[in-house]
Amino acid sequence: MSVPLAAEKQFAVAAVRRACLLTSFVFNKLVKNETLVKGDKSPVTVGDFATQAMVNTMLARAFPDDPIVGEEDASDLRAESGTTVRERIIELANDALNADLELGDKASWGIGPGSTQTTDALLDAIDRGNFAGGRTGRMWTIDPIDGTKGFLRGGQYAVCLALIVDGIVQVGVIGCPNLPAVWTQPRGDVGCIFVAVRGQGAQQLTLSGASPTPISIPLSTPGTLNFLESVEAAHADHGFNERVSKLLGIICEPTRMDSQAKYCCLARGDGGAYLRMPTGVGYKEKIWDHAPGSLLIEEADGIVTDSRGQSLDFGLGRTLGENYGVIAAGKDVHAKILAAVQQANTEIANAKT
Ligand SMILES: Nc1ncnc2c1ncn2[C@@H]1O[C@H](COP(=O)(O)O)[C@@H](O)[C@H]1OP(=O)(O)O
Ligand SMILES: [Mg+2]
Ligand SMILES: [Mg+2]
Ligand SMILES: [Mg+2]
Repeated sequence: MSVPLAAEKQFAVAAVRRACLLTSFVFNKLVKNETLVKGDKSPVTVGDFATQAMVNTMLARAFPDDPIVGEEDASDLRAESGTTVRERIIELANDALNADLELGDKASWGIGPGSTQTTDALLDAIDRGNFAGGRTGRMWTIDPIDGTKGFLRGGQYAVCLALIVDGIVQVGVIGCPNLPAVWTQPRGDVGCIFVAVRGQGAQQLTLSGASPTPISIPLSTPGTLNFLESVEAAHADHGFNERVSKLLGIICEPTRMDSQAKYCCLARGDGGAYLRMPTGVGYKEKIWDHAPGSLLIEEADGIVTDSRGQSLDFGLGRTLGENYGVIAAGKDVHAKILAAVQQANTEIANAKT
């Protein structure tokens, strides 16, 4: 009997692996005018666009009927003012599509040497990511560079790809080119890929997609429990986490890190919980920022909910809807953290009245 979703898993690892080579290459070559500022003031680089163009091109070949919910869109690149960055993006995406990697990419997905695309085809590939999402059917979601601010500062970032079926995440792959294979050995091998398939567990792979190793969240003790949190104070409420830490008697300092690398670290036992509470600016979390990470945690024996204790809903469209925050933790401590979050929320509400 064939393993369910084996082709999707193999594809997602191949695509993320190729994407990580592209983003690492871009980081080493990035020049100042290759970063733009989007309408919401967030940065986007030629690396974000080129990666989405490349992965969506691969997706269109491998699973032509599957729609894609992608972070980026090509409208700014189509304008006359976008000519210089557009040309650079096309060059980078084509170089990545043509790269001669082993693992049988060419045979399986029709890419590799000789697969150069036109400018129009690559811009259209980026815009295949404009799907609105929703409750029914298959769809992929991609964040080509999650944690662009981390990427720009040479810190953590992640290439994120997930398959959602009828609102439920079934496959999640996250590539972390700057994450040490072993957290306590930062001078050892750097770069890893994380994979989860629903019902089939979670694994860490090397950046070349080899040596799959099962991972799971170990039991926590109050002495070892610490929070993983965003670097950016605008993305998650650091003060709230401090309050929750005090309520729980946590003594370790939080570990700050950009991107879904936080979910990856939690899944393999580096840190006991990831807490992401809204900063109150009305921001709605996007599905591509949580789909692969939340599945990874669930398959690593963890639990992911919002601050009301409800599962994240990936069937609402491009966002998770109203922002009630995210609590990801091992099975043994999730309920305790949720209770402390709710107590902190009550205290804050009472202080206002
Ligand atoms: N106000 C906000 N609240 C929560 N997340 C945000 C906010 N603004 C941007 N983000 C998103 O947070 C993610 C990074 O999270 P972290 O800080 O944990 O690394 C990015 O995908 C970023 O989106 P964007 O790509 O549009 O910048
Ligand atoms: Mg991004
Ligand atoms: Mg993101
Ligand atoms: Mg972004």
